[in-house]
Amino acid sequence: MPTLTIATRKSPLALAQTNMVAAALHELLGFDIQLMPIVTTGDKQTAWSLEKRGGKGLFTKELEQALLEGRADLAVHSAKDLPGDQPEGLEIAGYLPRADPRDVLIVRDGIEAPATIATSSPRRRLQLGMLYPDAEFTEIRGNVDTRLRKIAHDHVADATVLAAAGLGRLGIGGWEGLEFRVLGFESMVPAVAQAAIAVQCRAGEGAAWAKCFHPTTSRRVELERAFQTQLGGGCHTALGVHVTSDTLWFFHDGVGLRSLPLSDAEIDTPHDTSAKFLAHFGLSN
Ligand SMILES: NCc1[nH]cc(CCC(=O)O)c1CC(=O)O
Repeated sequence: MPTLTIATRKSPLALAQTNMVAAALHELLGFDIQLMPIVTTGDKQTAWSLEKRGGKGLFTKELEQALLEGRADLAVHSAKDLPGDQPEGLEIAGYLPRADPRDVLIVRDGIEAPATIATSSPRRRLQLGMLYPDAEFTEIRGNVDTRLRKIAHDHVADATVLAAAGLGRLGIGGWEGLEFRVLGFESMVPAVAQAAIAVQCRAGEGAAWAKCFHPTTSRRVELERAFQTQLGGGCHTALGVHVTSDTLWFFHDGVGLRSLPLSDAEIDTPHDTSAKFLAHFGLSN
């Protein structure tokens, strides 16, 4: 039986996600799987704020290097952490079926409207600012457990925001002293590719893996990623894009929160569709 080497980050969430990919490939193809855990720049520099230091590739570069050098056969990423364009020589083989794409507002028990919300994401800050106009924003760092403890016990803020998918994959459905409020798309548009797990391979090898992955997730996420690529913003721009079977949910600083109907044909032509909608929003460069 051939052994497949999969590059992964080492965080508990990354390992949970990579194990899902490994289980799927083992089940479908019978491969033995070996994980290659890699510490990325983003993992080392926990003191950096991702938003301030720019660089979305912070969590992906070292894994991509392992693929390019032939040390790994596949790399698994949170699709949300991937930059818009794929690096030369690599492509996305596919995605696992997307989990719950919504964000969750996590509020200390007894608080109705949080006065302080800990999140450094401009996308989350701007949209929550419309929901809670009097709220002030602070930063929060550390893994998910640490963040929840900081809200429940240390009172660093009244609330924070985390992706439902990440919480779900860590098996966290609630927390003593905290209330979990799932935010609908009409009040919080998710990040591009939120809740999707991307499997990356060397360019030209993707077709061999295609049958293992989820075409519906690919179609929708590739349209979301087309908006990100065309806007070219990186993580400084407050951008939310989420595609469902028939609707585009869009949030952008200056445009606000919008939802528009989407046809199957539009979903299948991501480049043209994102160009058309960005022109409609007045965001064409
Ligand atoms: N921002 C970092 C990040 N990248 C991917 C996830 C996990 C969920 C997902 O796959 O979208 C998270 C945590 C979060 O935003 O709460």
